[in-house]
Amino acid sequence: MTDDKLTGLRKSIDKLDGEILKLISDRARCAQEVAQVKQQEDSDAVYYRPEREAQVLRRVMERNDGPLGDEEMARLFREIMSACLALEEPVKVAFLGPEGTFTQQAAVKHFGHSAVCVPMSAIDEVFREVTAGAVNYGVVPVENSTEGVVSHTLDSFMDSNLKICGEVVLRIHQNMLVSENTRRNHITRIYSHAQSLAQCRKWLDAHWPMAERVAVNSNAEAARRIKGEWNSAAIAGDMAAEMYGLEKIAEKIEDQPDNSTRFLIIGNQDVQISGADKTSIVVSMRNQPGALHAILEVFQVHNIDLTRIETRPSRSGTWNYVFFIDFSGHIDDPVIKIVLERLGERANDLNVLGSYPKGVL
Ligand SMILES: O=C(O)C(=O)C[C@]1(C(=O)O)C=C[C@@H](O)C=C1
Repeated sequence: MTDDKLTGLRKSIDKLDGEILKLISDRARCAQEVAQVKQQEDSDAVYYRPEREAQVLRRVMERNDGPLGDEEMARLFREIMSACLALEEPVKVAFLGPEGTFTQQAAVKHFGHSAVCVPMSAIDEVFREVTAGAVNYGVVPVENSTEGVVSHTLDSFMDSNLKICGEVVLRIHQNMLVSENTRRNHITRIYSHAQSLAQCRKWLDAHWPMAERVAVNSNAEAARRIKGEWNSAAIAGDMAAEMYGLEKIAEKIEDQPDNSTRFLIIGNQDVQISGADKTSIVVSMRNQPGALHAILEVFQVHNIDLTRIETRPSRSGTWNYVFFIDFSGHIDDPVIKIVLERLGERANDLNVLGSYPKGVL
């Protein structure tokens, strides 16, 4: 009886799979036609359209009635779109490597598995590769909910004409990893990226107070190193653990359970309005009392939601403050145009880094 029921259900699944297969193929053919239209309009056509992708994913989440969760369903569509885009033109993405870093995880989350991801050894290298046209886009970390801003990324924008085309937020879970060679009772050294060590500070104080904490270039580098050392462990994410075949002796060891990192997608593209957007700008002000107030006032008067403000020392001697500001809205929104005009009147220099869809997944 139950066997009959199971057979019947599997028949239904086979039939549905057939329909899904046909529909996905129809969709892929549509995307191929979209590519032809883009090509006819402009021989240098840009195939990847962040605003359209954000709209597709948001609509999927709005329309979804379960039983799969909204994010789960959006992730499936993320992969379908990634494959459709690869049919139009495979996207090449540089990320802060090596393989197995959270930045690679962010790149895959944003572009899907059909994108070609290329590891770079430093943030400025990611910027350089995109500027040189060797890749279409780059992915770099910009802020962590526990540790704050990645100042290297902000500084790189000061020397670059690249635009921000998107953002992606990743929940960061850290693990304590050992290799098959590690003598677990003799761990005297723990490798990780400085930010990850800081994110796990309390856990390390409680569990490994005597072990030396050694900061290296990336978590993946930490994972790679311990393969050859019997007395060391690493702190890194799941991707690095899998990539280097390491064992997790403790999971989710970050001090803040909602630890997350925000990454930026950088490219050469002006992104159109998606309906829920953010804009990032850099503003230089003279060192005088009230400089910050003069900026904030403009946002307050026009009722614009500021999502982040960071101060960095200016590189040139002319200005003392450089403010990196993120706010809700798109440069093509009439009110944002006015805000930018007003800010321009008060600032020494104002540079729009880009308007882009708010992270969906
Ligand atoms: O709508 C487009 O412009 C497409 O190219 C189609 C499509 C999709 O599969 O939906 C694919 C890639 C783009 O980044 C956005 C959307």
